[in-house]
Amino acid sequence: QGGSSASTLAEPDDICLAFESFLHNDGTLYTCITQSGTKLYFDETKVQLNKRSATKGPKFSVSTSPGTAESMQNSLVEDDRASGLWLPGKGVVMTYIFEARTNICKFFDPDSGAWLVLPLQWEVNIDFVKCRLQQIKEALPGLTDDKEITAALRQCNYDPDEVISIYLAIFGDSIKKNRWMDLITIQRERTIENLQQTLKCKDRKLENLQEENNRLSQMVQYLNKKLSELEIDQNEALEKIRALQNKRPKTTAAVPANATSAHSINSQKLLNLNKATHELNISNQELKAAANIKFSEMGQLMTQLLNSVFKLKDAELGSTREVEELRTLYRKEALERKLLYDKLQEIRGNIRVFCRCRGDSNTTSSLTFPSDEEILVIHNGSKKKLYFDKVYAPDSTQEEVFEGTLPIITSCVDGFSVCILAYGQTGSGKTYTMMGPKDNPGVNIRSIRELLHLCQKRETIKYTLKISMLEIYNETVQDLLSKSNNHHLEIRTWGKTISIPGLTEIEVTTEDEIRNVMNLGEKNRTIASTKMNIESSRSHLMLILRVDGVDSISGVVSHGSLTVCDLAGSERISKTEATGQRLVEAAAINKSLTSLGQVFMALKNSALHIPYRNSKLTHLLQPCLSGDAKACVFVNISPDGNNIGETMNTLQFGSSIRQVALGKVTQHVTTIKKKK
Ligand SMILES: Nc1ncnc2c1ncn2[C@@H]1O[C@H](COP(=O)(O)OP(=O)(O)OP(=O)(O)O)[C@@H](O)[C@H]1O
Repeated sequence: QGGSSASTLAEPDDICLAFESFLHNDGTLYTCITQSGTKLYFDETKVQLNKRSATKGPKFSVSTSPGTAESMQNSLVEDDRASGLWLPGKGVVMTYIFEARTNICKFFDPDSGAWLVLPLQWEVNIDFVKCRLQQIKEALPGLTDDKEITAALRQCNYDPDEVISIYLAIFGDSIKKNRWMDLITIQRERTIENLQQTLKCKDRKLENLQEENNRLSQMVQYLNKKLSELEIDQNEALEKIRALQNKRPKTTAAVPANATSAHSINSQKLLNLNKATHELNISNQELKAAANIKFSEMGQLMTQLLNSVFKLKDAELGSTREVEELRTLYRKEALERKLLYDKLQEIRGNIRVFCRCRGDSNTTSSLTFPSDEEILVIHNGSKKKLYFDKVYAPDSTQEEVFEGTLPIITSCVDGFSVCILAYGQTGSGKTYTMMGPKDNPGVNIRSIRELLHLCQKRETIKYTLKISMLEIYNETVQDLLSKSNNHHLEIRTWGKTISIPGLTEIEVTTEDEIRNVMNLGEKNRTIASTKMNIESSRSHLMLILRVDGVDSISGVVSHGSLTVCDLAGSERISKTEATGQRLVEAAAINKSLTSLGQVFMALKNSALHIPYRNSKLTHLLQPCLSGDAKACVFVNISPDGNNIGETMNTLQFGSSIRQVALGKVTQHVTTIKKKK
């Protein structure tokens, strides 16, 4: 172990040849054998190696097991073929120039525990190779590529002389100089480059100097010119002085009078000029001062204007806020008004019943009117007092009668379903109360007029009015405004909504338009009645006015309706002794009016089922006689004593429905998103 000292070789069975050898720098050729993983090198010239055994001789022992690199280095320390080399990822590794057929440089890889061929680019850094490289490069300065020389060294078994001789054979003697030539050339080129740089700097300096020179020349020229001008001036001045001196009297004689005068004139002119200049200066200063004042005034005005603009903006903001507040207040107030009115109506009842007694001067009445709300009937010797919301005695005017309906007209405009009914026997004055003569119109025209007035008064709300007219005869519904021959209509129910598909609706805006529509309806009713040989009182007449409003401020949309119904005469069939067609008509009227009474009774008793569908009349009146509505019922009576029985029935009917409550009223309003 260590150095080149020999040690005992292992038994022949453990030995195998590794086919490796190396030439020591002392000239000894060593051969490698491997024994139990240990490589042994021995001098072949001194030891005769038997194939079956190994004999003693100088040798190196290199362990292949990992972690023994240090001991290996110790063993190779005297051998210039051994060296250390840093490899990326491996650190410092041991290298050794092995000799096989040709010498080859390998490195010991501790990871694998094997000797591996060293790459060319690393090999150039090995001392053994480096010194040979140096030797070759000194001999042949034209060679510069270390790797190329190392490759050649490998080929020449690391013999530098052989490498040199091969290079000389190939490239000739020029290779000895090239390098120097190159260096000289490079140096010369560098010198030329430096000189060129210096030359450029000099050129630049020269240019600057030339520029400066030009500038100075121009200056000199200018100065010369000025100088010559000055010389001319000087000459001229000298000339003038001389001339003046010549002109001056030689003796100190008195100054001539005219000369003094000329001098004084010039002085005067000069004084005037000075004065004018001074005045001009003053006025100029004044102007400047005035302009400055104006400027500052303008500045102040601008500031004031800006302040005004800001104030206006603030005011605008304030007014916008105020408008918003007013809108809110308006909405609140409108809501409160409606709620209060609603409450008042609830207190009064949804149905208000008025009694109107027709005037008749020819008959002695058994009716007396103790107060505005009472009527006293003397019948068969007995007195009966009946109460109503309002009793209109025969002398009541159309105007007074209408006044009772005013509140529900307001409700209609507010978006409620309201109706006005006229109930009573034939000839009791229903049509007179509802329609009235042209010169003294009844409730319908007056209520429509009032309705239009209210719509106009509410400037913020845009109302749309649509009118339709129909009659119910023998339980059939007929459109009185239809242009077609088939006027018969069906009633459709959808939940609480009642509709009459095909019913003609005409949009109206003025009273005249409404009157025209009503006249058309009346005309159609007459034609139909004539065709069917009936009297007008044998059918129920309905005028329906739909009032839709959109509040442009609050965005509230209301859907109100006013139904004015002139009912057919309520006399008993037995009394009329009707037969045939009249009997059928009377039966239909009887049925519908009985149904009306049943509906009122059911409402009064708060029955679960209200028999609206028992007749076309009650079916159509359902929206006006349910919780969603307000109603006014006129019970019309005749003062004629002959009709006292019928009058009593009518009064009892009216009196009984007075206590009917339709339920909590519902306003048909929705809110739409207000457009900004
Ligand atoms: N308050 C009144 N003042 C003056 N005249 C009246 C009054 N009420 C009704 N009349 C007159 O009595 C007559 C019958 O009245 P109206 O036609 O209005 O009764 P009606 O109840 O509508 O009858 P029908 O049921 O047959 O239609 C008419 O000539 C009408 O002018």
